[in-house]
Amino acid sequence: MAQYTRVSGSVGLITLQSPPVNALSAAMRQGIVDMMQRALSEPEVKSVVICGQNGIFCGGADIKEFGGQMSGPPLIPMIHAIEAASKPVVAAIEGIALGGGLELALGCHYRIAHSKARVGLPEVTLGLLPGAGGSQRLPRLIGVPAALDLITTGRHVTAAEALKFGLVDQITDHNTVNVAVKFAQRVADQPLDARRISTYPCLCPSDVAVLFEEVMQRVRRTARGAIAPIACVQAVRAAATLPYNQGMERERELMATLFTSGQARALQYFFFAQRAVGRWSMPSGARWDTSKPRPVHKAAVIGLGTMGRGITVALAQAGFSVVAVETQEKQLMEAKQAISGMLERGAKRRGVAPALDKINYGRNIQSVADVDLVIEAVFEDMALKKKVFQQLSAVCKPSTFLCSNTSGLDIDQLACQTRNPELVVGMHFFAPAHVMKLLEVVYGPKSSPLAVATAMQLGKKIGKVSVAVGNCRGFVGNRMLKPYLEQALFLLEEGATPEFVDQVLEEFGFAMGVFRMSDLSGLDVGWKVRMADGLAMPDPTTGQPTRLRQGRRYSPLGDLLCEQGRFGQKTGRGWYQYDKPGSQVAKPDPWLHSFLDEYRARHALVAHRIDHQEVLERCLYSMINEGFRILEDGIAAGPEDIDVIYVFGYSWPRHHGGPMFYAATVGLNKVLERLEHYYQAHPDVPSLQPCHLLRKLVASGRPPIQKWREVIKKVRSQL
Ligand SMILES: CC/C=C\CC(=O)SCCNC(=O)CCNC(=O)[C@H](O)C(C)(C)COP(=O)(O)OP(=O)(O)OC[C@H]1O[C@@H](n2cnc3c(N)ncnc32)[C@H](O)[C@@H]1OP(=O)(O)O
Repeated sequence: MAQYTRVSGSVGLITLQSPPVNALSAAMRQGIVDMMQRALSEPEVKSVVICGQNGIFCGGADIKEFGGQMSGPPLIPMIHAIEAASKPVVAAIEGIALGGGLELALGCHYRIAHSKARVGLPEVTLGLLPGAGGSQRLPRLIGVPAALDLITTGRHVTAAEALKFGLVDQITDHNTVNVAVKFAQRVADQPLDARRISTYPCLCPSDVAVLFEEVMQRVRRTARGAIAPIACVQAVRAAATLPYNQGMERERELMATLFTSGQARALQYFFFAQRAVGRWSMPSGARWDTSKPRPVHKAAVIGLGTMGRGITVALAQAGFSVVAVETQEKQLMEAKQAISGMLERGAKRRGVAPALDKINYGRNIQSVADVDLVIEAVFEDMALKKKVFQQLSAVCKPSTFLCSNTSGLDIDQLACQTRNPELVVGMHFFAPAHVMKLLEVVYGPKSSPLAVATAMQLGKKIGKVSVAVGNCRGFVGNRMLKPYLEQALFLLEEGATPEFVDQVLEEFGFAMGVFRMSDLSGLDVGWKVRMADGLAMPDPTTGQPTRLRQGRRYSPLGDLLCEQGRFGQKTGRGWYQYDKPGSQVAKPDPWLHSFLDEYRARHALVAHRIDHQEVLERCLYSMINEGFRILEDGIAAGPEDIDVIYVFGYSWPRHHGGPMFYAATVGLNKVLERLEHYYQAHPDVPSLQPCHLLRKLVASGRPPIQKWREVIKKVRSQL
């Protein structure tokens, strides 16, 4: 775990050895304690260097240990002992020094970093704070404002930025360990008192109280109910206002609350869930580790509307050559201008040259003949998409992967239009496509593991979190959104207002409630889909909107708004009113309230008092129930896939872990019982009927989420 060698005669070199990231597990901590004692006890050793093997200093505490009983030497006394050592200790930082890894380095007397290293205190992203002295040492070393920034955001900084802050003493392009060993020899006899960060005064700006107030307000606004960022501010405030020992005591108290919190459990689950989705599998048995992707050098995007533009930018920014096709001259010119603007703004932000020369624009589909992969992003219309796939199949080389950015249409029907249906997959991006992290890679019954592996790898290369999912209407994300939206409309019919429903969902942690989100996305999008499905039509006998479709309850409220030209923000009216079209400030609309009253009267609906609990349970549990159906159907391989899709694609609050993790937290028996209750009250709403897998999980004794896959396997094998 920690290896000790003596180098250059007088330097004790402690190497952290625990792949993949040299995390500070119990065994590692024990190793460091033992090796430090050895280095301090050897009279020939005058100074010590701590480094990590394989070019990685340390990824912090071992997150896997957090759920269980902690054993081994605790981190805080270990770091104190290093700081108190009578011989200089130098941290040689290569790769990363994160969380407890950076806190360990802060306990050392000097820090030398490789120029490509990154450092940070990302504990907040795991629902924690830097609880091994980091919240007290960092502000003492780099000042309160910079420490607040790093600790409340958890962002990683480059070695150059760390040097500017004074977080590291030196950076090097050479072998960091060699440089650190030479440095350690040079400082061997120097006094250490001025190198112990815990003894530094915490230098604060004169308006420190104002600063804390401002930061606290910002953090509360952006935390969406997460408690760790607030505790991080409180811990740094303790560093600024209390002596070190008292500050450490405050850090300990705050950490104790966070450590056992449900939010920390959710965020730590989510950390591993993000990694689990990379290990995809298909019902055929094809897997990430047995399916090799084919390299993509040149890609094409067909259709340069909002989605096509974003996808083009994402590809070009990642260094791919892109052929961008739009058949209409005017739209092509507009798209070209918009894409260039997006690339220029992005490049300015990142301090790089814009990738304008990566894109070739064209109006003719023939221009994609030599590309390795095409992403079709034309209007969401099956007939149009089929035509494009037929053309692509005729034009492209036989090995070209043909992908569709459809948000829910049948991938198989598109694959059937081509010569090589095994090379067809869905690549469902989320708007704005160059910003949003999520990509659903959709495999149809004919898609080959090669095509899935290639799309997954492409997603990774353009910085997306890619999740492989099966082919069904709406795939995972939009399929689960349907019952959620449906419940929100039913709640309006029964007496709620859009403001109340949104308020409840925003208090839960969504960035936007369902109605504000619909206004932003545009109500006409769903309306067109419902019309194509024959849903948004009046009853042929009465000419009135009908509230029942094929025996199921249906709310025509959204259709009625669209008939009035209320498409949301873009028309200045939707579920809310806006000062002008395009404005983003949603205001309650008295017209909408009267409209709802009249609607209820027309349909003899008696408004009843709907409380917070009912909104949350009906919207979230119906969505979760659909999630269980998706697992049962094999559309998602595991609950982690669904949770990652919801956090990255639908602004589900990460500190609740994702809808499936949330269900486990609430208790599957409670979710089942409440669904049964609501289904009894609304027997014409099938999405409220608890699904078989949920019942099975409850009957199996509610296993932890990590064990669900075993039950899912059994349920699927019985189908
Ligand atoms: C008293 C409490 C004191 C301190 C608190 C802490 O220190 S909390 C931990 C703080 N550290 C972090 O948050 C770092 C988390 N890790 C990362 O951000 C990335 O993993 C990292 C280190 C930047 C590497 O990224 P990369 O993309 O190269 O690899 P990947 O993320 O896929 O990770 C590789 C495998 O390592 C596992 N892993 C990473 N960090 C930890 C960790 N701290 N503890 C346990 N395991 C860790 C990760 O799960 C991957 O495993 P795999 O089985 O391959 O999925």
